[in-house]
Amino acid sequence: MYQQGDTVEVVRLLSVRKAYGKDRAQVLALDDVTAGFARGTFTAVMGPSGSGKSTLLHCAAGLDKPTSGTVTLGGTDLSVMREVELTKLRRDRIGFVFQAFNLLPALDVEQNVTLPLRLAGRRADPAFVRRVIEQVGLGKRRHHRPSELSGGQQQRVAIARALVTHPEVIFADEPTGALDTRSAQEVLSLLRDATNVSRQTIVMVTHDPVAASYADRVLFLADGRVVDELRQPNPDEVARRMTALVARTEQRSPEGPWLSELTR
Ligand SMILES: Nc1ncnc2c1ncn2[C@@H]1O[C@H](COP(=O)(O)OP(=O)(O)OP(=O)(O)O)[C@@H](O)[C@H]1O
Repeated sequence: MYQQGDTVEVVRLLSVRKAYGKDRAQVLALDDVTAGFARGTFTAVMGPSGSGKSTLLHCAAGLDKPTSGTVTLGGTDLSVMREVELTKLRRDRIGFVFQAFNLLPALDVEQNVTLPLRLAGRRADPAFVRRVIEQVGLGKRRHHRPSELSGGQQQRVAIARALVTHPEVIFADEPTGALDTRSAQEVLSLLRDATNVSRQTIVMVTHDPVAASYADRVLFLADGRVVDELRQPNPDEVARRMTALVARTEQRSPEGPWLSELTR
């Protein structure tokens, strides 16, 4: 693993490029991205629409392969791994919280939460599973199906499912996008606890400056590049930098003037 000062970088992207499509239709979603994510830290990734946030998350999590450059997780280079090995690594060491909660409708809360353990052939410790479900505030809903839960409750099931394998890294893509303020705060506090209490590493894509302020730092992307970084973020400063970034991107983008005309 990479040592930087006294921190250990659990995930590292080195000169990562990701191109979609071919020739004139080619889009460079990531353009020479180098970034490290240290153990026990919480990073928010922000940027205008289309700046490459989800692509960065997918490449970092081994869900998508970079066109060039390397991604290492715990010192292992993902590009040289076969698909079976990658699947096992994702199952054992990574937790995912995406906006479409991907809960199985026929399973109740407890069964959804323990699914990753069962898929990995690991026995679920009932006391631990109960504690995780209680931690996300669903102790009384253990035997409810997803359709019997609110959006916020479903998102909390997805978080419990990500926490139950005790992964080194949790990747979250807009985990609070569909939630009301109170549920969003609960979800963000759970993610914060995972870093503070269990030294897990969180990488979260968000559009929301308040959500980003729960992180230790914010990486700002524009046109597939990391263009800015803010440590100990507060919502006002995050919002200020985002506004400046969006204005800069719109000015350069051929669609920019069109959009401004339309919204004037
Ligand atoms: N599968 C794909 N095929 C072709 N182009 C893609 C694909 N996935 C993403 N892109 C393009 O890559 C660029 C980055 O997309 P990405 O989804 O990473 O951006 P984002 O910052 O997450 O955007 P948003 O905030 O709108 O979700 C965009 O221009 C997008 O159109």
